[in-house]
Amino acid sequence: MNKARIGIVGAGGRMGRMLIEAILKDDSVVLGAAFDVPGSPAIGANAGVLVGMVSDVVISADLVNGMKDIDCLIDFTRPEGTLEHLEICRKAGVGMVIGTTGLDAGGKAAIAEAARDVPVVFAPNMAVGVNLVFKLLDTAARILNEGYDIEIVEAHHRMKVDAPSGTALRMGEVVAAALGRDLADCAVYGREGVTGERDPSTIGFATVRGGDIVGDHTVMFCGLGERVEVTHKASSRLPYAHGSLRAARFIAGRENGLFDMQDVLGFR
Ligand SMILES: NC(=O)C1=CN([C@@H]2O[C@H](COP(=O)(O)OP(=O)(O)OC[C@H]3O[C@@H](n4cnc5c(N)ncnc54)[C@H](OP(=O)(O)O)[C@@H]3O)[C@@H](O)[C@H]2O)C=CC1
Ligand SMILES: O=C(O)C1=N[C@H](C(=O)O)C[C@H](O)C1
Repeated sequence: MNKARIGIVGAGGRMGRMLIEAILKDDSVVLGAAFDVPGSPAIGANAGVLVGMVSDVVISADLVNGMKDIDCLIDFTRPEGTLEHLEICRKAGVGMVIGTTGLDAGGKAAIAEAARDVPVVFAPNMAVGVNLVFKLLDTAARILNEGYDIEIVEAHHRMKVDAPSGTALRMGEVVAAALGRDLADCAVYGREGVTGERDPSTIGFATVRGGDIVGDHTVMFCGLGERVEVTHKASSRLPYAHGSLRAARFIAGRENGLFDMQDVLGFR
């Protein structure tokens, strides 16, 4: 069987470089192409050299022309870039793994629409451990369904541009769904001043940004006399890259459809 040829967009970024390294070390897939935005210092560089390895792929800004070299595009960029790449992939019949966070409702709808034509895995966190935590949170919320205040705290590096993280928001969605609530109606994003007493129906979010923190998430279920905390801490971006490659292998051979990492990992 032919190995899946994977393209990386945002190749010069933190996740882009991690993905290139993971692909070059993985015998089951091939780096077919690598892309970045016009004007990026990564354009024209050898993708292997970028991560201290060997490759014959040169980073290009020409995504349209590069479609012929890949079976799947992995995208960890920015919402506006991801939506442009989505249209190019859709026209070329190429599947996508999308890790970009911060997409609004319109962007998410555009992804769902494109997934009618091509297979797409779209998930705010590709790490197996975080996806296990989503399952644990569903169980915790169903059991601690009364008398426990829910607060979600996330911490990331100083370069992160969106808040709360996509993962924290998904954690909120999982907990809210388990409790029969809609996150849009009960989320409180930060507090300041004379806030009044806590409304028990709310789910609170707090964001920390600093240094090189890769990604920490804690969901607290705070009762009277006890507190349960479910925490995930990432110390490397490798789990995100490995999860992305699992997702790329998952969509190989599929015609279309919208999936997330729960599907890829068989957790549904
Ligand atoms: N789902 C998951 O498991 C994970 C998701 N993420 C998400 O992935 C995204 C990227 O994270 P990270 O790698 O840390 O970010 P970086 O800023 O390090 O990398 C982003 C890359 O995308 C490029 N880029 C920026 N804007 C555009 C655009 N409009 N069109 C195309 N390319 C663009 C950047 O180019 P340039 O530098 O030249 O601007 C850069 O190469 C974020 O949304 C983050 O939250 C991150 C880790 C895990
Ligand atoms: O920007 C990051 O770094 C990360 N972003 C994702 C998110 O917003 O949830 C996933 C991970 O936490 C790292």
